[in-house]
Amino acid sequence: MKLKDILIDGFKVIGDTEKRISGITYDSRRVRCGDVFVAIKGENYDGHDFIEDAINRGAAAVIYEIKRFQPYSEGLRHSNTVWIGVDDSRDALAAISNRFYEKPSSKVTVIGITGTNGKTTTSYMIKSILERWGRDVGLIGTITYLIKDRAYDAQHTTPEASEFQALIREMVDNGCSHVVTEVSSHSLSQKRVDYTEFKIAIFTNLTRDHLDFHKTMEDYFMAKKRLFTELLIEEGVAVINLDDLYGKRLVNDLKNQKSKANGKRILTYAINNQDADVLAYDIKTTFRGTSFKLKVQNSKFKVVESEIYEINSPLVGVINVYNILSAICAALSMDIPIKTIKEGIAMTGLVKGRFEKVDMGQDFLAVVDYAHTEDALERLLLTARQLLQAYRFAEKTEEMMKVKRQEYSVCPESEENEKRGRIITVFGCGGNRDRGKRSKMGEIAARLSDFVIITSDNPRNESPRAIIRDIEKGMVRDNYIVIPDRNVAISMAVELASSGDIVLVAGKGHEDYQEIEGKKYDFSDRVALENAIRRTINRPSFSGGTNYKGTQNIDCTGRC
Ligand SMILES: CC(=O)N[C@H]1[C@@H](OP(=O)(O)OP(=O)(O)OC[C@H]2O[C@@H](n3ccc(=O)[nH]c3=O)[C@H](O)[C@@H]2O)O[C@H](CO)[C@@H](O)[C@@H]1O[C@H](C)C(=O)N[C@@H](C)C(=O)N[C@H](CCC(=O)O)C(=O)O
Ligand SMILES: Nc1ncnc2c1ncn2[C@@H]1O[C@H](COP(=O)(O)OP(=O)(O)OP(=O)(O)O)[C@@H](O)[C@H]1O
Ligand SMILES: N[C@H](CCC[C@H](N)C(=O)O)C(=O)O
Ligand SMILES: [Mg+2]
Repeated sequence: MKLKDILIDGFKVIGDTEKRISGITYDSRRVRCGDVFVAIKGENYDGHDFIEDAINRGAAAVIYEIKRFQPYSEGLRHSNTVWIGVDDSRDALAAISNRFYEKPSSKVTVIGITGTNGKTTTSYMIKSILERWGRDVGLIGTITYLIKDRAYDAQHTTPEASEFQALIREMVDNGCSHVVTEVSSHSLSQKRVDYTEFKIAIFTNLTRDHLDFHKTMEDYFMAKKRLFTELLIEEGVAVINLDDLYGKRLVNDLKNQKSKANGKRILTYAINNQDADVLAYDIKTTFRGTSFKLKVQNSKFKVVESEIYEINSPLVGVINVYNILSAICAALSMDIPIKTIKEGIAMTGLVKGRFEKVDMGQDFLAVVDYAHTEDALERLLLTARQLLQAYRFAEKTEEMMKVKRQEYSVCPESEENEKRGRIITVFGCGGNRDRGKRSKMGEIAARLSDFVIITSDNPRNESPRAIIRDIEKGMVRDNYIVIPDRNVAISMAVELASSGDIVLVAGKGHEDYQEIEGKKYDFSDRVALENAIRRTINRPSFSGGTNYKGTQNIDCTGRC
């Protein structure tokens, strides 16, 4: 491709634009001969300081910000380099990447999911529904980037513009008709997905996170809002959670914007708001999965409005009802038959690191979950508590029935039963991330767990002890210990667990590393749990058998 094919109006060009280019990069260390190097001013470095390095590595052209750099005043007169001055390098990176990969998003249906929690889970559900519908789907998100059966390691939830557009191009070339992508707030602030044509945009929820980066909730919300106001195409569909306060605000903002002549359709979902287009009720959630009834109140959908649809999913907890509802809205807006939607949801496999049960035949429940925000942790713990209560209730009911059958009139209270089913939580908080959430997560863990082990998450460049001290400020009860080594903390939780307890290991989910001072060390919560449980069940005193095996018929409704 020639340089002139990717340039847009407003660029100040010095040099030969007939020149052929081979790629685009924003990192001097990755420049290859013939690439366009885009200099970006970041938090740690200024890409403009690496322009000479980029040229020495063979950059064919350099894009720089006019306000930050003067090519001629810095003695960089390389006859072959084409100099392109722009106002905003990140905008330029997104624009030229879109052109270099020949506007790939215009060739597929791109579904973007934003919100604090639930993006990854929802993306897998939509992928499953689309595949059940017979479509080939590309997926971009936290765990991995998938092009049909090919998987790439994900460095970012939403990659930088050049990688993002390259991925969509590869998806198009491999026959994908749909792309499901998580859209992080960082990516929206940093214009990583600008110039992408989103046909469907989903807003899951907005609760505290990333205030190290966005500074205020208002900034955080405004970043998310860009997906709907600036990137969703005019005839696109906005799918929004009406039970969420910011979701409600987004709906109002879009309706006001709509009056300024644009045709975006808004579809809302909820559990607690009767005005929503799609509603869930009669929710039953157990350790084995979730079911609910679906009400569709929008005559534009090709479903019989009066019909009651029963939805079943192997995923646990009311949070997943929200994730399912958003996936249903997206699917209905594509006219996917309800039968296919139901099948796609039922077939969505458990998402790695999201309420992932580790079952080695032990007599307590061990769960790995990616809750790393206060809202996610609170909902996780409430779900666990609620399910434990339901379990205890079922156990007691069973006992009563036995007693009744034996013609005794009273069911004796079993003290043993009362004591059973404690929640032991292991968690920490990431370093170089929002400090304010740490004490709040501590408060939630202390309040809703029976026992907490505070440990390290990814300390990054912070002192693990300092992070733990921040968490401790919120510990409203003296029901915790501190073990900075995550592996030891997980082993201790398993040691402490008795029959019928739940060990929750939160915060790292699918991650297969622990990041300490810039280095990633192999680490997996799942593997750590498996090893610890293996050691425990090899103990002579172990009685064996999972108490939660017979829990599939327990009902439990309400907010988790
Ligand atoms: C806060 C944030 O998002 N930072 C991203 C940002 O960093 P930055 O602006 O500070 O960049 P910088 O390190 O100062 O470097 C500036 C420029 O100089 C370049 N450089 C630097 C050194 C050199 O030798 N040569 C060179 O060219 C860099 O490539 C860069 O273009 O731009 C960098 C390059 O594009 C990203 O790698 C970096 O992601 C960091 C590593 C990160 O951890 N980001 C996380 C927070 C993130 O983006 N997370 C979201 C998900 C969040 C969620 O929803 O939970 C995500 O989408 O993954
Ligand atoms: N709809 C939801 N509402 C609140 N919490 C949720 C919801 N869905 C999932 N969670 C919680 O958040 C955790 C992360 O879920 P998921 O990975 O789907 O979210 P995400 O938005 O992709 O997160 P990230 O921004 O870190 O990529 C889960 O392990 C669970 O504890
Ligand atoms: N996408 C999130 C993931 C956080 C996961 C948690 N394990 C941590 O390291 O804080 C972030 O980068 O902030
Ligand atoms: Mg994610």
